[in-house]
Amino acid sequence: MEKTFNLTRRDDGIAILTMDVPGETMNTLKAQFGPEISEILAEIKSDSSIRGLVLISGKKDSFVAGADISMLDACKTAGDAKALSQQGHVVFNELEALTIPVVAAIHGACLGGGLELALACHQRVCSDDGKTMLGVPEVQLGLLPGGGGTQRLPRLVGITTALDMMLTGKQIRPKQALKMGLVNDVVPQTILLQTAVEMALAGKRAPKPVKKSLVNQVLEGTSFGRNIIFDQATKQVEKKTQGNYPAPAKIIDCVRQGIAKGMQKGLEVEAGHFAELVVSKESEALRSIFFATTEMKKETGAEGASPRKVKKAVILGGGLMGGGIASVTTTKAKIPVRVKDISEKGLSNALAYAYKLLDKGVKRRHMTPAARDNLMALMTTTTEYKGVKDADIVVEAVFEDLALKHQMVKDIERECGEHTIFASNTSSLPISQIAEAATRPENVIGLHYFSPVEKMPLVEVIAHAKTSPETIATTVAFARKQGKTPIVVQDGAGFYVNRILALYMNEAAQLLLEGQSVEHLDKALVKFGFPVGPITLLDEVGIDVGAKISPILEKELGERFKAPAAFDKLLGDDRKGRKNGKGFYQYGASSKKAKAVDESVYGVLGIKPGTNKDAKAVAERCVVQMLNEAVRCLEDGIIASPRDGDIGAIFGIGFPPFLGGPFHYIDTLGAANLVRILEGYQSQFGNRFEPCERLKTMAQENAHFF
Ligand SMILES: C[C@@H](O)CC(=O)SCCNC(=O)CCNC(=O)[C@H](O)C(C)(C)COP(=O)(O)OP(=O)(O)OC[C@H]1O[C@@H](n2cnc3c(N)ncnc32)[C@H](O)[C@@H]1OP(=O)(O)O
Repeated sequence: MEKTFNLTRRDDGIAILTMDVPGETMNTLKAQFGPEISEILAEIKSDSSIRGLVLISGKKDSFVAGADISMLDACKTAGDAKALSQQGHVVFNELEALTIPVVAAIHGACLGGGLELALACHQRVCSDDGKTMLGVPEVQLGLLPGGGGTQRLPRLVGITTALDMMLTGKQIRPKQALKMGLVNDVVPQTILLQTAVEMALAGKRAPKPVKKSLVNQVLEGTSFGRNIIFDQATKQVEKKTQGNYPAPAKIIDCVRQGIAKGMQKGLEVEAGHFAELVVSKESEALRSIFFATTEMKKETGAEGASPRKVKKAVILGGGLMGGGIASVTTTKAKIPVRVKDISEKGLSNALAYAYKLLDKGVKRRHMTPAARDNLMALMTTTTEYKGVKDADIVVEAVFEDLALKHQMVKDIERECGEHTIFASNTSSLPISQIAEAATRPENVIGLHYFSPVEKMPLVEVIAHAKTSPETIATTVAFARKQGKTPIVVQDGAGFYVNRILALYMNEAAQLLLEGQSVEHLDKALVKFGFPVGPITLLDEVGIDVGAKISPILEKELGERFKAPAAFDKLLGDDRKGRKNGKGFYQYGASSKKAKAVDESVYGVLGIKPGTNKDAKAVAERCVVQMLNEAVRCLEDGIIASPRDGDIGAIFGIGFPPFLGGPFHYIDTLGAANLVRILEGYQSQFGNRFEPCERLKTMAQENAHFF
């Protein structure tokens, strides 16, 4: 079998250990490496000519991306997973115990077990390259660092910093890593290996003491203080996870026990907790999302079609959405973009949007002012169709007015090239209707972003019957360059995300009219696992937007989409939500967060909050509406697969990731059980709960989606 590790000796006595997993784009840690590594360590220990060791990756732009997640998936029992963690502990402890200096030379992704491997080295130097990032993202997979990270990290960078890294899974840039003491030096990649060799020749160095504030020194330096840190961290994760994710509490416990009872005990606790998490349903769901998104990255979106390169984009409309789309096009995709708006105000909004995003990076020292200004220079503006001829794609983000969009289609066909794609950010108008104005309908497509554009990862790419495969592939590639996760959906009212969201929101509205309080409804769905409750979401999206979309959905998809009539009274009372500071919640002049519920809303709706129902029952009524409609979307061909449906719901609506998405969740519930629940509600509340045919068939066949 081809070797992963290659040991070469230099004349100066420094040995270079290169890791290069054969046939894989990324280095990952695999159980089968154990014997090979042990053999190499024995060879190093027995060769007195070796005065130092440098560990480096043979991959072009990555160090080690962590343990092989597929290997973790293969663990059938907690015992299997515990053995993996313990094997890692043995190898990393042996590496750390070498009497010669060991230096990790890091370029590119150094994540999870990869960082734990580097932490077992005596020193670390990384390149100053944008591709270099260090972190322990295990928590995002429902796991914890199982290769000694919960013990070595706090001892190197301090408890508070280590907990922040492990509980968020954040990626640390080289300069930050140097500042926090995670690495000993940051150098250009061209001298990375040379620097590591020099560090090895200089001998072992005790890690530089991490600069800590006086408060932090007191807190971390006393058991009383440390207990405050751990208790605070526990409260924060409980609030954030609502008890739905077991990993964060276990991470805190590993650190707490390791600091109190020593590293050996800490490693035992770590192996035990890691094992339990690997076989947990939450981690299985989160790992499935990783594999799904990784698999999607390889798809062009249109079988057999290759994307054309987008060298220039035009955005029509510099408002909230247009400004956001222009911003991610310059800041993420680094593609020149020309923003056209009918007013200078719209143009300055787009520029301000991008500048604010970039300036955040400057303030956080992720970016220099010069880099910010260079990216800003990619954005130009115009109030006329000037300088748009060479656009490869035009994204319109104007009012939901079909006549206006038709006019824009004609303008773009006149002013731009014959291959220029016309992508509409419409959230409700069928793309086929927009394309009616086109002489080249094959170039017309939907590209539906979610607000705020720079934060929401999902975009829906909506093909109508005549959209060409090349247009689809080019649009998908363009969205990916913007840092988005695109799903290709078929043309239809509400496409996928807004369609399944509408029924979920309507059910929340029904519950509100039945006397459930706004707070109770929102808390129930947050407890279930959504990032915000449905009423808060309605205020955020805009009550007027919801009112506009509902009739379109009802007209095309049927009675079940009929929104409760009482909600028209809200618009009659000029309640649009956050956008005009008046909705279900009160909004202070500048406060980002909504304040208390605006109790006067009950009077407007003509209701009085009664006794609140059980939170789980409230959540169930809303969620089963979303599940049923998601399956209908699959049945109608709006989404191509359950995988796309899961990704779309998680990345577009914040469907609880620990449930794996609507389709994974239906498998967990069981189709027959879901049909029973829906039929129960159908007998109580009417046909809007009628289970779709696909679900009924699956129930009869005891079928699963995955
Ligand atoms: C011991 C414990 O501490 C447990 C762990 O270490 S758990 C694993 C922790 N690590 C991670 O969570 C990192 C996961 N990977 C990523 O986030 C990304 O892959 C990346 C940021 C490292 C690189 O992103 P990108 O450049 O977009 O490349 P891809 O995501 O497309 O990945 C390229 C191929 O590498 C495969 N891959 C990446 N990481 C892993 C992994 N940890 N296990 C298994 N395979 C991994 C990925 O599947 C791609 O494979 P392909 O065959 O090329 O499609």
